[in-house]
Amino acid sequence: MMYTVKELFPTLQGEGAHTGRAAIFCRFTGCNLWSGREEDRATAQCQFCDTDFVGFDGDGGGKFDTPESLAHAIELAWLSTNAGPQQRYVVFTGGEPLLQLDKALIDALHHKAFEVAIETNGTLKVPAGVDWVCVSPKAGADLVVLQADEMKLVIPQAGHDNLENLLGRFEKMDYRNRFLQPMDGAQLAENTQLAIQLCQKRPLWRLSMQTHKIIGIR
Ligand SMILES: C[S@@+](CC[C@H](N)C(=O)[O-])C[C@H]1O[C@@H](n2cnc3c(N)ncnc32)[C@H](O)[C@@H]1O
Ligand SMILES: Nc1nc2[nH]cc(C(=O)O)c2c(=O)[nH]1
Ligand code: SF4
Ligand SMILES: [Mg+2]
Repeated sequence: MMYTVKELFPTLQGEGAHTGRAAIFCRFTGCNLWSGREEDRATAQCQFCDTDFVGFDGDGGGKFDTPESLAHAIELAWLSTNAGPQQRYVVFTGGEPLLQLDKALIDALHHKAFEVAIETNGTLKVPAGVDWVCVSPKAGADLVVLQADEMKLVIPQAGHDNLENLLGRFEKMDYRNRFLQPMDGAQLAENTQLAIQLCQKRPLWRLSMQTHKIIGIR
């Protein structure tokens, strides 16, 4: 298996239950819900993406021939911050990481004592061994990841015409933590107010701000 990585960098997890935790982010190239090209955005299944996941030209990006070579690059990124040996943590994102993440890569990272997390749109099956799954459903895309450590729903999305009804359905499902994340863009302030209101009304949900954007880190 060849892995294509847009960028690979140390930062703090900015969103959800692990907000503030030191992590290596490995952003895979490519997504199944959008080509990543601006000219395709209006017709894509997912139209609000805030991320460039095209190519492999970002910091730390490239093509990796083997699971061991990518795991080694992730370990070097961890060591580059002078981080201690405890709590090694890698977050696979993208793009859609489940197009590329496989058991061999998970095993190679466990061998190096990393906990392995993913950020996924929930449309593809999760391989065994992932330690933390965050699923972020997209309106109109079939959700197949029906249980996870964390659900992080971006709101509001065109196509979710009865949002509270949807929240009610997700509340009955097997997600150990539930977050509402206001959609970034021109309406961020209004979207944040909506998320605050809904978290107050439905306390099974907590607010996830994209803290990395607020504090100016990646
Ligand atoms: C870029 S996606 C990559 C992982 C995966 N494809 C997914 O959608 O979960 C990472 C996270 O950013 C969220 N996200 C993307 N665009 C956003 C936006 N404009 N505002 C808020 N969150 C956004 C996604 O919902 C997801 O939780
Ligand atoms: N700091 C930081 N935290 C994040 N949490 C999820 C992200 C993502 O793009 O998947 C992300 C990201 O891009 N940066
Ligand atoms: S599914 Fe994730 S990576 Fe793909 S376009 Fe949507 S937010 Fe971006
Ligand atoms: Mg991001």
